[in-house]
Amino acid sequence: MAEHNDTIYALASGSVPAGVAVVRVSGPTVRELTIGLVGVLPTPRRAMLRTIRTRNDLAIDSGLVVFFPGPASFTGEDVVEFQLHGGRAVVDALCRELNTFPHTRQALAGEFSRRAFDNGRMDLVEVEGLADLISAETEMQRRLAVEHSNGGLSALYSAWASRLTRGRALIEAELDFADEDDVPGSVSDQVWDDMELLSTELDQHLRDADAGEIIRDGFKVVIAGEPNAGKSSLMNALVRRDVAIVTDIAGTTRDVLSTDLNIDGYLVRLSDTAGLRHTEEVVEREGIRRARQEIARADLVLYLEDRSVVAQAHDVPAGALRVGTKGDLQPGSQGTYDVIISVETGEGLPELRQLITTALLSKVHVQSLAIPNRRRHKDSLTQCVRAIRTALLDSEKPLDLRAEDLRVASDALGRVTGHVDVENLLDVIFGEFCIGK
Ligand SMILES: Nc1nc2c(c(=O)[nH]1)N(C=O)[C@@H](CNc1ccc(C(=O)N[C@@H](CCC(=O)O)C(=O)O)cc1)CN2
Ligand SMILES: Nc1nc2c(ncn2[C@@H]2O[C@H](COP(=O)(O)OP(=O)(O)OP(=O)(O)O)[C@@H](O)[C@H]2O)c(=O)[nH]1
Ligand SMILES: [Mg+2]
Repeated sequence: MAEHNDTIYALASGSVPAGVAVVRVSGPTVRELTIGLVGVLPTPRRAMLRTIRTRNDLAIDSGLVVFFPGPASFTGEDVVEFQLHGGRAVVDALCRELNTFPHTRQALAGEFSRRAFDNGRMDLVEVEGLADLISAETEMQRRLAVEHSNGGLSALYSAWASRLTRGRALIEAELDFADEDDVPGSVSDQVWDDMELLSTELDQHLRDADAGEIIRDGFKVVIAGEPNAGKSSLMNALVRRDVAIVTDIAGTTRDVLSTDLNIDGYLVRLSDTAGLRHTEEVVEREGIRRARQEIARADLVLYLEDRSVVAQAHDVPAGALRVGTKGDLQPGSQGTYDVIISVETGEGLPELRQLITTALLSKVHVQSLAIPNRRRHKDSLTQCVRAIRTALLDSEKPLDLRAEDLRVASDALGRVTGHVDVENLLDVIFGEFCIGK
C-alpha cells in the first residue's frame, strides 16, 4: 500500500490553528500536481503568492508556493511547499485535494527523511541529528543536534572511513602486486602507523561518548535516602513546584517521580524515589526495588540524611553527594555532609544547586560537539577500534588476515553512518597506483 515511489504530503509545521501552516509534498508527480493546484510551476526556490484551487476551480486558500526541483531538495525528489493560512479546515481542504491526485498519499512518520537518506541527502548520523534537533528542549541539546544534523560528526567519520579504505587498498595492493615495481615496498608500514594513530583518535572520541549521551538524554540526578529524610520536599524545592507528595509518614513515596530541569542550558532529569529500608510491605518493596534501579543508572546520587534523627547511614552509594536535611531543626557543624539544607528556610539550597552544576559540568566537558551521543554509535565505534587493534596486535599474522580485520573495522564504522564501503575500495586502488599502466 505505502508505495515507495508515491508522491507523499504532510503538514510540516506545528499543530493547527496557527498563523501559517506549511504542507510539504515530495515525489515524482509534484510538477503536474503543482500546475493543477496553482496553474503554473513557480520559479524554482522562489516564494510565489498564488490562489490554490480545486479541480472544480474553487479557491482553497491563497498562499505562498515554493518549488524545489530534485535532486537539490530536502528529499532529493521534486518538492513543493504550500504555506497556507493555518486553519484546520484550510489544511484539511488542501490535503483532501492532494489525495485526489494519482499515487499521492499522506506521508508516513519520518518518510521525508527516509527518502532524503535513501537518496543520499543525509546519512544516518545526520538523520538522527535532525530527529534530535526537532525534540531538543535545551540549548545544549540544540547545539549538539545542529552539529550532528549539519554533518559535523559525519565529516569526521568519513575522514576516518577514507583512512581505513586507503589502508586496506594499500595492503591489498601489496598483496596482489608485491612482485611488481610500481608498488613501493613496505607501504604497509605506513598503513600500520596510521592505523595506530587512528585507534588513538577513536579512543579519544569514545571517551566523549558519555558526555554526548548526557547532553542528549539528560544528566540523571537521583534523590535517595531513608524514609522521611526529606527527599520529596527537596524535589519540590528544586523544581519550585509541588510535584511530589510530602507527608510526615515514612514510606510516602513509592513510584519514581521524574521532573526535567534546565541547568545552564543542559537537560537535568531529577528523580525522587522511595525511602530505602527493610519492609515486608509489597508495594513499598517494589518502590524500593525501583529506587535501587534508578540509583544504579544515575549520573549523580544525592543521598539525603535527616540530621535530626540519630541514625547510622548505611547504603550510601559510592560517589553520592551526602546531603544533611532539616538544617532548621538542629543547627550544627557540617560534619561528614557535603552540604546541609533546609527546605523550610532555604538554607543550603543554592550551595546544593552549585554542587549539582559542578558535577554536571565535569561530565559534559568536551572540546567539540562532534561526539557520539547514542549507544548505537558507541557500540559500533567500539567494534571498529577493536578490529583495528586486532589488526595491529599481531604483526606476524598473514597480511590478508590483517586486511580482513581492517575490513571489519570499516564495516563497523560504515554502520554508524549507514554507508557501505566496497565500491570506493577499488577506486582507491586504481587511483593511487598506476597498476593498469
Ligand atoms: N520551508 C522549509 N523550511 C525548512 C525546511 C523545509 O523543508 N522547508 N527544512 C527541512 O527540514 C529545514 C531546512 N532544510 C533543508 C535542507 C535542504 C534543502 C535543499 O533544498 N537543499 C538543496 C539546495 C541547497 C541550496 O540552495 O544551497 C541541496 O542541498 O542541494 C532545503 C531545506 C528547515 N527549514
Ligand atoms: N523542619 C523541616 N521539616 C522538613 C524539611 N524537609 C522535609 N521536612 C518534613 O519531613 C517530612 C518528610 O518529608 P518528605 O519530603 O515527605 O520525606 P521523604 O524523604 O520524601 O519521605 P518518603 O517518601 O517517605 O521516603 C515531612 O513532614 C516534611 O514536611 C526541612 O527542611 N525542615
Ligand atoms: Mg517522598
